[in-house]
This record gives sequence, C-alpha cells and structure tokens, in this order.
Amino acid sequence: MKRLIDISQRLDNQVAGWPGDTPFSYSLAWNKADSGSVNVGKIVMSIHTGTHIDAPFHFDDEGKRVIDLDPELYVGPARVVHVSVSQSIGIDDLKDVELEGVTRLLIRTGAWVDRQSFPQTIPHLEPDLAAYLAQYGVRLIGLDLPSVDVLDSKELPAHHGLTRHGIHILEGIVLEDVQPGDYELIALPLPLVEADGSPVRAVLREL
Ligand SMILES: N[C@@H](CC(=O)c1ccccc1NC=O)C(=O)O
Ligand SMILES: [Zn+2]
Ligand SMILES: [Zn+2]
Repeated sequence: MKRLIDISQRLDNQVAGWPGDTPFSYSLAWNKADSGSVNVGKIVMSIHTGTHIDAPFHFDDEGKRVIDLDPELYVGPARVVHVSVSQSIGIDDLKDVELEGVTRLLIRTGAWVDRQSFPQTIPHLEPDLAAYLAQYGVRLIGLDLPSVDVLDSKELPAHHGLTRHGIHILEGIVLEDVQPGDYELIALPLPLVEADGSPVRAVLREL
C-alpha cells in the first residue's frame, strides 16, 4: 500500500477561522478525575473552518444538505496542479494543465502562506472557470484557500457557478508539500443531516 499524504488543516484552539464566526474549541465536558472513568470531549466550531466541504445549502436555501451529497464525489482519482496567481484564477491560469479525464481537480495557489492567521485577501475563481472545467467532466474542485470567492463577497458568484455546473467544493486543503500529479483523494464529509458543509480529513494516496 502506498503512503497517505495528509492534506488537512490541523484543528486546535488557535486555528484561524472566518472573522466573526464561531471559533474552534475543543474542551473536556468531563475529565477522568471527576467522572471517575473517562475524558469526554466536545468540539464547538464553524463548519467553514480548516479543511471542509461546502454543501449547496451554504449559499442556497433550496440547495442540497451534506447528507444529500454523493460520497463517491469525495473518494477517487484527483489531479493536483500548481498555479501561480495573484488576483484571481481563470481559464488562462490553467491553460497548461491537462484536464482530459479529470473529475477531481486540486489547485495549489500557495497564496495562504501563514495558516495560523486568516488571510486579508485571496485569489478567487473567475466566473467562466466553472463552465470550462465542467466541459472536461470535473465534479470536484479543491483549493488551498478558505473560499472560492472574494472574501467579502455577498453574491458568491464562484460558489453558485460551480454548483450550477455540477462541481462540488472542497476548501482549505494543505498542499504545501504535494507535488503536481495524479493521486487518489479521500475527503469524506460527516453524515450531517441538516448541515451546510462538513469538516473533512482529506488525504491523498500516491498511485
Ligand atoms: N463561503 C465561505 C464561508 C463564508 O463565506 C463565511 C463563513 C463564515 C462566516 C461568514 C462567511 N461569509 C460571509 O460573510 C466558505 O465556503 O467557507
Ligand atoms: Zn466553506
Ligand atoms: Zn465556500
């Protein structure tokens, strides 16, 4: 068996979350000394912390919840590509990327350098990218960024555009040490029935 490469953001009480959103916290609801038997932890967090998937309900009241999403999307062949971008990611930035037969595309921008703090600005996906990727059969896009849109966007055009074209969203992956190429991705959401997204443990397996 080939080794697993962890591409997940570690979750501790210092992890950078969306400004104003629920901070991540892990604490003990009971400790062994008091309960006499066990440590029992609890976590409180925004779903959009660290490495996570968005369900369409995140930005569309009528959209699918996590439980409605096909787990097959989150397991299977994925291509990792490196792009160097500044303001945005468009068709031009991917012109040298072979997309034939790619169903899961993971993009390393390297733009979120200090993962301990939330970025001020990030490159966003340009509106015409979704249709372009969908032509090749892309069903999942993953980025090393906390969003696919401009951080203060209210309309979320990239989120909506991707969803309209059947492309699902994985955010906050850590691709620093990952070479471009083909891997197997495993990034399963929890079976959260009502949720607008889910944290995932995302890993790649070398083929
Ligand atoms: N679209 C982002 C999350 C997002 O926009 C957000 C997350 C928490 C609190 C506020 C947010 N957006 C809006 O002002 C995401 O998918 O992770
Ligand atoms: Zn999200
Ligand atoms: Zn998102």
